[in-house]
Amino acid sequence: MLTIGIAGGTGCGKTTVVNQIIEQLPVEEVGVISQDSYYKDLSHLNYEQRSKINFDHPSAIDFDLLHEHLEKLKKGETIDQPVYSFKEHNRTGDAVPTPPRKVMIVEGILILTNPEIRELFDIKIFVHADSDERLIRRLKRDINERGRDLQEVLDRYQNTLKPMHEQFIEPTKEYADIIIPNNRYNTVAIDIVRTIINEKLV
Ligand SMILES: Nc1ncnc2c1ncn2[C@@H]1O[C@H](COP(=O)(O)OP(=O)(O)O)[C@@H](O)[C@H]1O
Ligand SMILES: Nc1ccn([C@@H]2O[C@H](COP(=O)(O)O)[C@@H](O)[C@H]2O)c(=O)n1
Repeated sequence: MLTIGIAGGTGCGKTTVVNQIIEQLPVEEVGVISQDSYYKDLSHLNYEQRSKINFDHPSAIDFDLLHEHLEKLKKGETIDQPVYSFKEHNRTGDAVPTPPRKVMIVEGILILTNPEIRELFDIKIFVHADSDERLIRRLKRDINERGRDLQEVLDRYQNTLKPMHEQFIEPTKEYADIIIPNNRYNTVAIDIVRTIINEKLV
């Protein structure tokens, strides 16, 4: 199994890059795991308490479960990837059976911060977009798709997102084998990554 980690700050375009990479690859050969599925279960807290959690700090992620799942996939076992709700700030209780594939892509803001997880990646990619571009994209996405309002996104950006990005996420760029500039759609970079994957698939 070829395991690819794709990191980068919120709104840099990780999910979009993953979708572009897998678009022309055989469905049965490639699987995707999102770090968002591994936000810790917060069922013991009420909505008000959950909404105050710092979701940009590594401690928000259940890295033990993610590690266990990646090890299982490497052994050829199917895992149950938890489903996460950004509207509820919690896991839904559902899970998606995720079988092992020749290529597994793991994407998320914090996946390169954890040394044990980093070790499991054959290729580490960091997607870069400038912070103003990321904030604009995040505002649009969170309001349109994640049930947030302008004030919520801006407060979260100032209080947690920006400082956490500078402290934890941006420094992981140094672990990347490939950095994709993504202020604009970067089809050349996508083609290069796809070529690398195709070489491994034959
Ligand atoms: N290169 C790009 N140029 C303009 N908009 C983009 C680009 N890449 C992604 N987007 C848009 O920005 C938003 C955030 O992208 P997404 O892939 O969800 O980022 P991430 O997964 O890194 O948070 C989405 O609405 C997406 O359509
Ligand atoms: N309940 C939550 C959980 C996470 N977030 C934010 O999501 C961002 C990570 O996801 P991306 O798709 O943008 O990479 C992260 O910056 C968290 O602030 C949230 O808003 N609510």
